[in-house]
Amino acid sequence: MNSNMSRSVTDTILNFIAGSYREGGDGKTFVNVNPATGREIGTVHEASEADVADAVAAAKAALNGPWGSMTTAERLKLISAVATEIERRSDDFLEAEVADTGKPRHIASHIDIPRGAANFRMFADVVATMPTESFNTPTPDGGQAINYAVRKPKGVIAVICPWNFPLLLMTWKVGPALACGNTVVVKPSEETPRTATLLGEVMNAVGMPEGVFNVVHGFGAGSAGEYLTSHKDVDAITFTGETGTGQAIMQKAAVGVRDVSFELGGKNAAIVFADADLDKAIEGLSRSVFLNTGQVCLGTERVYVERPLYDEFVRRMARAAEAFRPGAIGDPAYLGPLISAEHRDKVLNYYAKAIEEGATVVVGGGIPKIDGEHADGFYIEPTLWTGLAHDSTVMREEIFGPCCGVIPFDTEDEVTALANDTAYGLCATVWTENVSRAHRVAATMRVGVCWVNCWFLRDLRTAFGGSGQSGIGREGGVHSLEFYTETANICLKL
Ligand SMILES: NC(=O)c1ccc[n+]([C@@H]2O[C@H](COP(=O)([O-])OP(=O)(O)OC[C@H]3O[C@@H](n4cnc5c(N)ncnc54)[C@H](O)[C@@H]3O)[C@@H](O)[C@H]2O)c1
Ligand SMILES: O=C/C=C/C=C(\O)C(=O)O
Repeated sequence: MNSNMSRSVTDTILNFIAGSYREGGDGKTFVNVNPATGREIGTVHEASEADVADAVAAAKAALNGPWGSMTTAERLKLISAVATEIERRSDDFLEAEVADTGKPRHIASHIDIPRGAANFRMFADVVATMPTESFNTPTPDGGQAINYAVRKPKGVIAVICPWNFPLLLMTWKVGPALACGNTVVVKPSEETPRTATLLGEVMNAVGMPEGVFNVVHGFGAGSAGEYLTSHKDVDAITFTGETGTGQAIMQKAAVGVRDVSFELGGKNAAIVFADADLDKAIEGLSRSVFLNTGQVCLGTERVYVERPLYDEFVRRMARAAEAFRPGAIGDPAYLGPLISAEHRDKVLNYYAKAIEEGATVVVGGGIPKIDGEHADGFYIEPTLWTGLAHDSTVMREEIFGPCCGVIPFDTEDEVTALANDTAYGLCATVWTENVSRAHRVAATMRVGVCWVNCWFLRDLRTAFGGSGQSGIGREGGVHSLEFYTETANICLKL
């Protein structure tokens, strides 16, 4: 594989600026660790403030170069070529994503990598088919005018990404940004630098003009993340990550009055009514609680079950949790590691807090005993609690691990109030076979997405985002155009 990223144990992971790979200007590096083994597998070159300035300058220059003068059709042809090249190199992206995250290969191969291509292809279609408005306007002198809208790229977009679905979440932003004619500077998570770096090879392979796509590695405050969000030539910031980080980034965006699009944290609720199809609910919620080892913003950490079904639900959910095998790589029931030792400590602190708050640990609650090469992986037991109060810390704060608390309820009014009693508002799931109730309860959820009798079923044309502390704005389909373009109205007197 002709890749800048060597396949040796100590891979070198470089910044990608103006079409070329480069080390960090300050000579600073940090380690890249495989969470499945806890071992160092690479060295990442941290971008200096000057490197970030070079990346922003390259992105700005590209707007006035060949990229900025391309027709929409020429631009979208390139975007589609990126999708095709990601698919052609899907094995390389799979290896890179699994090395960075330790996630089960079937998750990366069925979710992460395909969505990397789909996010480009979908927005090429949206931009190609999206009409703009126009009006015939009678004028006071008895004549006519025509008003019509034109969409223009916003400019240089800063894209700041999390570590749980690195390629998926980065391309969910880069796809529409480029399709709309912007240029980007991406700051991947320090935990997962590989696939963003590899995408630079794809951009060069398809002939993307230099400076359109740039990648700078580093951390947040006092590093590449802050240098990027503070740079005056960044026209807008799209960020996916923790709510607290969003607050810090928003303060930087305020200088220069730059627009933001935020996909933040959540504490998502599931409501299971007694008439639910229990097989469907258990299948859906065992995925929603344990997929990606619970490191999914859309995952469920609070489950409310109508009392008549409660005991059976807990029994069935416990069996589902026990079926997972942490560290058993290659086993279909393999449960991957958490992203880092620090994140595992954070989740373990919540496991301990749950006991303090009176939880009954139905399943899990600790670190699994694993032998062999994965003994030092950041694995944790899938965990199920009962006996927690709705207003306990564990039921209110985002944990971002493979765990959930289950609480009984008696009435629809009671459970909709419980589900909505949170500062977050990302998503919810409702499980019932009563169609009227499904529509009624879903409409009362104060969230960006409510799934009924399913979870993480994504149509990329739909509005996606969170309310309250879960985000600002909606992306997906035409909704992304609102953030990645500026609409101008032209009025012409006939
Ligand atoms: N709503 C969604 O669609 C969605 C999707 C995935 C993850 N998330 C959320 O992301 C979080 C987990 O991801 P994470 O731990 O990587 O989040 P995080 O906020 O710790 O980091 C996200 C990114 O922000 C950067 N960053 C941190 N501080 C910064 C600063 N001051 N300025 C600029 N950049 C900064 C980090 O380096 C990283 O690249 C969870 O809260 C999860 O809910 C939300
Ligand atoms: O961990 C959160 C996953 C978010 C998924 C998306 O943003 C998406 O499916 O577009």
